[in-house]
Amino acid sequence: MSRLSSLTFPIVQISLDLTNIDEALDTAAIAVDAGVDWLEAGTPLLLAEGLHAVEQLRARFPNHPIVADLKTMDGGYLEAEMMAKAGADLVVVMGRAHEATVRRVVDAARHYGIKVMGDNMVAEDRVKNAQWLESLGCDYIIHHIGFDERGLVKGLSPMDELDAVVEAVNVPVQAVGGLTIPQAIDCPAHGAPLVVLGAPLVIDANEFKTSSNDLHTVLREISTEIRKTPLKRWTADGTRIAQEGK
Ligand SMILES: O=C([C@H](O)CO)[C@H](O)[C@H](O)COP(=O)(O)O
Repeated sequence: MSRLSSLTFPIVQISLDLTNIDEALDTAAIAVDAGVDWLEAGTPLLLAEGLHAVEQLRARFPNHPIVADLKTMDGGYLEAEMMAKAGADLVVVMGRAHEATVRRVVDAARHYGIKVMGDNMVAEDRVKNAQWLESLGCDYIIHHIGFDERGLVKGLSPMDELDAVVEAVNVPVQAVGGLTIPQAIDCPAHGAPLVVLGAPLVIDANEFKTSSNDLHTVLREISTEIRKTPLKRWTADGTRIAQEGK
């Protein structure tokens, strides 16, 4: 049975945007113990350690879904196939890629029984791009403001268009890029049931009212808050609540 066959929303994911596998495994162990649901092999980790990062995460955490944030732009079938064989449950394809690439990633995902996250980063119209990715078979949408884009244009946030993206598609959405901890906690209330925690953990964990500053406690407290947030548009078992007029 697939590790994704029984979802309980909201999902809490940690992005392991690290550059060595030992640190990633240690961080993942803390996260899993603190109750995090999904592990993300972040792009820097995949660049530094390659497929072995996914293989080692899979070996150490056999029951936890793994997202491979490969950001595929071309060669979609092979990239998704390699990640699936290494043990990933979800792969990421870019909404700026050619339609053929998105389709090939989806083909590989269907063949290997994994899921596809379509990422709308740097699309001219992120809402339309999310719809397009869904129409091509993506199972989830990542509504993403890129790291460099945020560095250049201060104040950009995925929260700005999150409601519009959630209303435009029928698949679950994840907001990514520069979220503060309170914004991450608020995602389920915007109808985005996949909540990813990354840089905010180190950037503003001190500002989050927690009983401790150690990663395990912070992760456990944030995960608890996320699960307490009233979920919009989705039921806990992963069923989309129909909207009027849709
Ligand atoms: O995908 C990411 C980015 O493109 C760099 O590889 C990051 O995981 C993502 O932007 C997360 O951002 P933070 O919210 O700053 O952790």
